[in-house]
Formats: sequence, C-alpha cells, structure tokens
Amino acid sequence: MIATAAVEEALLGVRDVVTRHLLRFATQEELVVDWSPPVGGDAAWALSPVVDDYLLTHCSPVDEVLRDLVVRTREETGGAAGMQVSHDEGALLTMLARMSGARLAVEVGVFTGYSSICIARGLPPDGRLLACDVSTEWTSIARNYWERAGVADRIDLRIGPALETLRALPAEPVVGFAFIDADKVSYPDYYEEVVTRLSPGGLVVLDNVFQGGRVFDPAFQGDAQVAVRRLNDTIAQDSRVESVMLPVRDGVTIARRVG
Ligand SMILES: C[S@@+](CC[C@H](N)C(=O)[O-])C[C@H]1O[C@@H](n2cnc3c(N)ncnc32)[C@H](O)[C@@H]1O
Repeated sequence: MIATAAVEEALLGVRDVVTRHLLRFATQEELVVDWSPPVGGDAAWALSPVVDDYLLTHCSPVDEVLRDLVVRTREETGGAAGMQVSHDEGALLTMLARMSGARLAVEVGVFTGYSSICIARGLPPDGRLLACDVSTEWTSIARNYWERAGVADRIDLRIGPALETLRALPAEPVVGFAFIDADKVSYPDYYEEVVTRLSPGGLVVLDNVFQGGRVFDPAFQGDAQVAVRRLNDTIAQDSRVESVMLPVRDGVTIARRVG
C-alpha cells in the first residue's frame, strides 16, 4: 500500500488508522508493519557519491572527445547540461549497441551528441544511426564532436519532432537498436513506433524511467510522470518484448524484441 498526504501530520494520522486496522483484522499472531518516509524528487537517487565515484573509475575510461564534449556542453548550455547521459550510461549504450549487432540504430533525443557518439561507436563500420532532435542549436555542437569522434559519417541527423520522423520510417522491422531520451510525455508513442520496427532480438533502451523518483509516488501526477509510469507498466506486460529495469542513474529500461 502507498499512502500519501500533503503534510506529515496527516500521514501520521493515516499510519495510526491503518496500523489499528491491521492489528485488529490480521490473523497472524505477530504483525510487523514497516513505514518508509515519502519518496520523491532527488530523494530516490540510487547511488551514494562514494559508489558513484567508484563505478565511474571502474568502467572503460572516457576518451578525450567525450571529456571535451562534457566541458563544452556545460559551458554552452548551462543547467541543461544535466540532460547529458553520464559516462557509465554511455559505456552501457556502446556495449548494448555492439551486442545487439544492429546495422540500423535510432536515437530519440540527441542534445549535444554524447549518447549518439556512444551508440555510433557500438555499430559496425557500415552501420547507421538515425538521430532525432528538434534543436538545431544543441545539435550543431553535436556535429562538431561527431566529426572529432570519427563517427559523423554513420549519423543521419533529422531535425523535427521525433514522432513525425519515426512515423515516416518504413513499417518493416529493421531497427536493431534504439535509445529513447527526449520529451517524457511522448515516451509511450516513441516506444510504440520503435517497438513495431525492432528486428527480432533488437533492443530498445529508455532513459529516465524513474523520473527522479516521482514514478514511485502517486502524489506526482504531472503529464511526464503519468506518461512514464503508464509506459513502465505497459512494457512490463508487453509480450512482444522481454525487459529489465535497472537502477542506472535515473532508471534505465532495456527491452528486447522476442519475435
Ligand atoms: C535529455 S536530452 C537528450 C540527451 C542526450 N541523449 C545526451 O546524452 O546528450 C533531450 C533532447 O530531446 C530533444 N527533444 C525534446 N522534444 C523533442 C521532440 N518532440 N522531438 C525530438 N527531440 C526532442 C531536446 O531538444 C533535447 O535535446
């Protein structure tokens, strides 16, 4: 059961009533009731700084291009820089893209191109990444770093609403790998357009499925939280895929097309 209340005092009242009912109606001789404080916002960040630091220094090292891109993104986009995937998540994307054997990959949400580089590096030399974003400003930074990373010839940037770009793709299951990391309200639509085009064994990876911990707490009913919560439920029940949700950063779901 999840109980929420606007003020802590009201929550304590709920807790008293529920505890009394449980004690009255429970058949067990002994009843243990655990209470946790409300979880929301940054409270749900999965890692302590110590673990974070340790794991960042224990995956394949970041190269100079990505390191420079992190600095440039911080300088030029200010607070928006937090949207960039972290080094460990980038390494995970490269590994998953490579393991999928994809020749055609799709990315929804490019920003300044960090995750695009990570995905493109996991593709074979003749592989293609269709990269979707609405921002010419942010993706102009991306283009520079794709050149420096030596993957520009593998990336086909499409500027425009990603849903239109995806819907214009042929309906055949030719996508071997997809990464979804754009506006959260459209996540269910992005997933649907991508999953129908995934080849058997193809992977779709979704970022921010925890929504900063807000998906766990029904008190958060913003459009983004409702959409992502609904999609998380859908994927868990979707017989077209097998899936796993991992506590990597803000939550990452990996779904693999089974047929
Ligand atoms: C979280 S950022 C992507 C971060 C990127 N994956 C990285 O690692 O640097 C989200 C991006 O989605 C883009 N975006 C937002 N709405 C969009 C839409 N309707 N279609 C395509 N891109 C969109 C934004 O312009 C932004 O660059």
